[in-house]
Amino acid sequence: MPEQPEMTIQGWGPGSSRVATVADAGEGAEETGGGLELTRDPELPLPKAARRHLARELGWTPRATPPVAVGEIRLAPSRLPDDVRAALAGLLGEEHVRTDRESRLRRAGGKSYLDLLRRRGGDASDAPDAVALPGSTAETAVLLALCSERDVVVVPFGGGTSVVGGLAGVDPDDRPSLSVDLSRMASVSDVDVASSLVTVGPGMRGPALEEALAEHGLTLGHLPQSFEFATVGGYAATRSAGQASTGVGRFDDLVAGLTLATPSGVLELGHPPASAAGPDLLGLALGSEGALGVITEVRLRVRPRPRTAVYEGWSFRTWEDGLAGLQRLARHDLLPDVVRLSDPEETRANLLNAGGAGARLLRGALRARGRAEGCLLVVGWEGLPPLVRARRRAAVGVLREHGAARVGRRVGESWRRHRFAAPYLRDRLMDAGLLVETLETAATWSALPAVYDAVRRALRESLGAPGRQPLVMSHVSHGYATGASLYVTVLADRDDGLPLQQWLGAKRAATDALLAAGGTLTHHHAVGADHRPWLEREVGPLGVDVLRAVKQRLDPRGVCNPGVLLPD
Ligand SMILES: Cc1cc2nc3c(=O)[nH]c(=O)nc-3n(C[C@H](O)[C@H](O)[C@H](O)COP(=O)(O)OP(=O)(O)OC[C@H]3O[C@@H](n4cnc5c(N)ncnc54)[C@H](O)[C@@H]3O)c2cc1C
Repeated sequence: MPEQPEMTIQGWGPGSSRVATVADAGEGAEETGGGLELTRDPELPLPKAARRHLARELGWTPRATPPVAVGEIRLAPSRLPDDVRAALAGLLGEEHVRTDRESRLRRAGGKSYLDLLRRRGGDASDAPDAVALPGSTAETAVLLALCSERDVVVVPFGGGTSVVGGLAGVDPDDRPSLSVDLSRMASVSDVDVASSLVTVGPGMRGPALEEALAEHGLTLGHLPQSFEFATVGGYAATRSAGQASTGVGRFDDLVAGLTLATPSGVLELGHPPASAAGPDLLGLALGSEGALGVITEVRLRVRPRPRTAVYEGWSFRTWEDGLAGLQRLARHDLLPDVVRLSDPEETRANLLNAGGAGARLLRGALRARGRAEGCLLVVGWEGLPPLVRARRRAAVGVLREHGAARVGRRVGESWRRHRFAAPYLRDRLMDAGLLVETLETAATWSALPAVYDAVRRALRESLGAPGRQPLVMSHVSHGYATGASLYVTVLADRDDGLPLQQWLGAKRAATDALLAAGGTLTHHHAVGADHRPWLEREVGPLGVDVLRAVKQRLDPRGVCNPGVLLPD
């Protein structure tokens, strides 16, 4: 099994800051050659043009705001009772129960802007009291029963990439907390090529899984931006969506079954290929965020590795033209596997951040076509060559009808090569005194324009001040016949005095605004601790009661990740 390196404590990436590349399309993939670098090596500074653009747009003065040394991060002593520790060590083995500083710090919180601010500022008050590493479903079930009996909170830990406070371990009763790290359960246990099914441990990360599947000519094709670190169990627990989810489906669509260990016993859920035996209980575990128990095994639907991949860039004159074009593609089931339409702000920022001769050429080509201010669309098709050709031909006709101009393969290929690089860039921007965060929602095609306007207005009003404006950049991705998700990246001059409050206020305003305009609370980041005050707005009071009743049955003492999902 390939090595799965630990993540750095105060930012993104393993010890060394290399950018991930994935062996995506299979043999026969079209080679489109070098190309435009939309994101540079993480060690390099932002291109000057991008820095000037940000300083002008934001009223930001670049300044050094480095994190405190890891050794200075404050960590309270572990509160795990000695006898519980001994019982866990008896169950799992001494080496799989840890209370040392590094193990606890590495499982403190996730990777949201708020998480990073805390860790960079030396605060690890959300660190677990101990870390346990079970090796099987049976061990996990016994561990959960023990923790329930002894009132120890259990927070499942996959890759630690939650961006909604999913790992904060908040407990109204302030009981000791145990991070249950699934990294020992990280292998493929069964491959059924004939049925396109594989069974995988929850701690397996994307790169290791794709590598194992490639040996059988298979792929899962789930590629979130957190691909390098996020795990199969985390994907299932948060209902994640990958960059190609328009084509291959969201992670929920890829799960054929799973095992959920709870304090009350073990549930085996999902019956491929299909069953009509009452409501599908699998849906209760997907998106359960550790609040109902620990996912200890996942059965996934896989597919043959694509024989070809075509990625390219297009440019629309306006955002409205772009949305109309995508909507039309969606209605006729012609959406490519990857669809990403950037608004004018995101398009401009991407072009400025791109370095090298390729970027200059592209900027020139766009200007020549009167598209310097347009909206960039990246599209990608993968699969069997004749199908890719036919789907592309049909989609291209629609794009042209909506006034899109083709800007070529280099743009698409460059996006593909650098699509996992943005989190590294975020660390550098934070080092220079910036607020950098993202949020996401989904809306029907009819509601999308209003949601887009509402979120942008709310963020601008909340983060704007005399001489200071946030930069709000959006893109639409993950298309459906009924609508699409909207992903928003915000950059602003950080309020060094009250940085947490600055973002909390903006996030509150944006969430209220997007819900009022008809957006969903989240399209793929999940609820966590950050969104739970709004859950009732989406599922209603009776919906919350139903979830509470299920939790009460599976987790009667409320030890399973009590700080997420359900409102207080
Ligand atoms: C830079 C960056 C980019 C991202 N890009 C995307 C993206 O493109 N698409 C997307 O959907 N998300 C994205 N995310 C969010 C995050 O990666 C996803 O939510 C991911 O699914 C979390 O997986 P994980 O293994 O890291 O889970 P963790 O962060 O470890 O846990 C997430 C939640 O699930 C629970 N959990 C974890 N494992 C289990 C388990 N085995 N059983 C029960 N509960 C469990 C945890 O307790 C927690 O509440 C991104 C995050 C970052 C930081």
